[in-house]
Amino acid sequence: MENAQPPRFAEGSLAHALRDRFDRGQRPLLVGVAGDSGSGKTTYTEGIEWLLGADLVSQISLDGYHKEDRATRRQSGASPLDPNANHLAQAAADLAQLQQGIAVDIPRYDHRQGQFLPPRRHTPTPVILIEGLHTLYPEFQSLLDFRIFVDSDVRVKREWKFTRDTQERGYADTEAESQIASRADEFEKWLADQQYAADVVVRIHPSTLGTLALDGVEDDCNDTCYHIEVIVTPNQLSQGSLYFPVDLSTMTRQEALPFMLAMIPSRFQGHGVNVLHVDGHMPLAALDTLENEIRQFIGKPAAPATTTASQALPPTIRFAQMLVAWPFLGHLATPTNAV
Ligand SMILES: Nc1ncnc2c1ncn2[C@@H]1O[C@H](COP(=O)(O)OP(=O)(O)OP(=O)(O)O)[C@@H](O)[C@H]1O
Ligand SMILES: O=C(CO)[C@H](O)[C@H](O)COP(=O)(O)O
Repeated sequence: MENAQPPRFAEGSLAHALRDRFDRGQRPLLVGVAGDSGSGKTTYTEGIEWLLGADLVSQISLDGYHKEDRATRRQSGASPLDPNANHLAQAAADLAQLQQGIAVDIPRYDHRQGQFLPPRRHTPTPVILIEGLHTLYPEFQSLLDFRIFVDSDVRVKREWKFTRDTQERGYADTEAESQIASRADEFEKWLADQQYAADVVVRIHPSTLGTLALDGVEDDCNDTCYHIEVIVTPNQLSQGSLYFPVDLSTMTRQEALPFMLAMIPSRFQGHGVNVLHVDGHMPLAALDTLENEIRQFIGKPAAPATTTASQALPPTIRFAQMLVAWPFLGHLATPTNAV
């Protein structure tokens, strides 16, 4: 007699419900993540992958749907930000197949070489994250269950994109500089409006904590910290508490590090939103508690004490990942929604 496999997720949990509905033939849930190149799309959605795990989540990049590779673009002068420089209709058709639970050959682009790779067969998982420059364009809207837009301040984007493109993508400094310059207007023209179709907008600015300091700034943390805004539409989910415990005694110690957490109810495009602001050095112990509370909500065991790739990230990024993942998990757990 075969050994019965233990259930992968706690009965009655969100992870169990996600796996179970998928195993019973329900369609995968598609999450769209849009934003400029180098804005942090991958970084800020990795929390969803880390929390739910590879058994529940897979990821697709729409960069494979560019019409031209890097060398061809250098000749033609076309920009990948131009929707017409991409096979968006083909991408929408492929995503529609995946949404039906059908495996699809997804075209791929290798940024290290600036060339296309052979397509790879993508077998649907319960949740599929789709990242790209145009993911929230109208052709994808009806396919998406949740939409995230990542919008980095030009100064932040410049620093991240320049470093990444020169160190990892083989660009010379001058070409990286000129691309960043020419893309500023293209972002406004072709990409920025997608934020108005998003369920969550993440904005990243240089740290603003220095502006709150009195006469002299001890540690304005400008080089290492970012001011992150997460704009979410409030939900009606009735759920248990999520704790983010902060030890007040650390705030009066000499070695105290600057940090700020605020929630500002606001209006965005004519509707009420909650805007969470995070800046500075997040207390690590509080972050660990928050992550484990979210994992418990999902129905996954507490994170192992060993350092995972995600846990090696700066605490503010980990905290932002949780703030991006949480509205999506809340959306899934709302009875009127998919799970
Ligand atoms: N909070 C952060 N602090 C420091 N570096 C960051 C942060 N967020 C992202 N980065 C860096 O910025 C670069 C771009 O981030 P990421 O790859 O997430 O962007 P992307 O929008 O997915 O880019 P692309 O679409 O061009 O692949 C990466 O090298 C990443 O390590
Ligand atoms: O906008 C981008 C998304 O990352 C890239 O510039 C685009 O995908 C082309 O890639 P590369 O610059 O590596 O040829």
